[in-house]
Amino acid sequence: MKNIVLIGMPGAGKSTIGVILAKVIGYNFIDSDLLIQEREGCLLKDIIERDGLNGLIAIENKVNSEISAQHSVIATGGSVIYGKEAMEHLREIGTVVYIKLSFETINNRLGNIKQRGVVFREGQTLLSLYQERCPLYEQYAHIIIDGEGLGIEEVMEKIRVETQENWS
Ligand SMILES: Nc1ncnc2c1ncn2[C@@H]1O[C@H](COP(=O)(O)OP(=O)(O)O)[C@@H](O)[C@H]1O
Ligand SMILES: O=C(O)C1=C[C@@H](OP(=O)(O)O)[C@@H](O)[C@H](O)C1
Ligand SMILES: [Mg+2]
Repeated sequence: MKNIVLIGMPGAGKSTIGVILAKVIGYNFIDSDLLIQEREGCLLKDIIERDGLNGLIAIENKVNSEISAQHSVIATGGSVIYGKEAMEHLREIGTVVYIKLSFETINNRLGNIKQRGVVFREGQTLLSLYQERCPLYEQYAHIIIDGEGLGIEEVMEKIRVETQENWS
């Protein structure tokens, strides 16, 4: 057990920080997005084209629900919080950490959103997506880390310290 599960908006740094954190604490690293791409044999954006947004959410829910891991940092995709089964499972197998950032920071970080295949509905803006998701990230998090104004190493260290305090 003792996994660390990172959640948050796209661009929050889940994948970047997750792999560094795993190295520092001697854990394995899993990126849910890569599991999905491997399982489906195509890119996330191609899954959206093929199956639509709800299709991607369903696949994401299933893949995350089936993760079996120990001593791993798991970087999820930003839309994982739409999958109830996935979130219940992830909360059972690990400590769920929400990397929280302001809308302004997320907006600045996200360059080409379409290339990443973010789960956007017709007419939705990044702001409305942010407002819709923040309560869900908060609802599912065991720990909320405020990453505002912090560099990659600083956020990583905050997660390391707070998860260890949580376990002791
Ligand atoms: N604390 C940070 N400060 C500045 N840039 C960051 C920070 N964390 C991540 N980034 C950058 O933001 C971008 C998105 O990071 P990524 O790990 O892909 O986010 P996510 O997996 O949450 O979508 C990358 O270019 C990454 O280098
Ligand atoms: O937030 C989203 O809608 C998504 C974020 C992506 O992952 P990152 O959060 O790692 O960018 C990926 O899971 C998928 O394309 C959908
Ligand atoms: Mg990522």
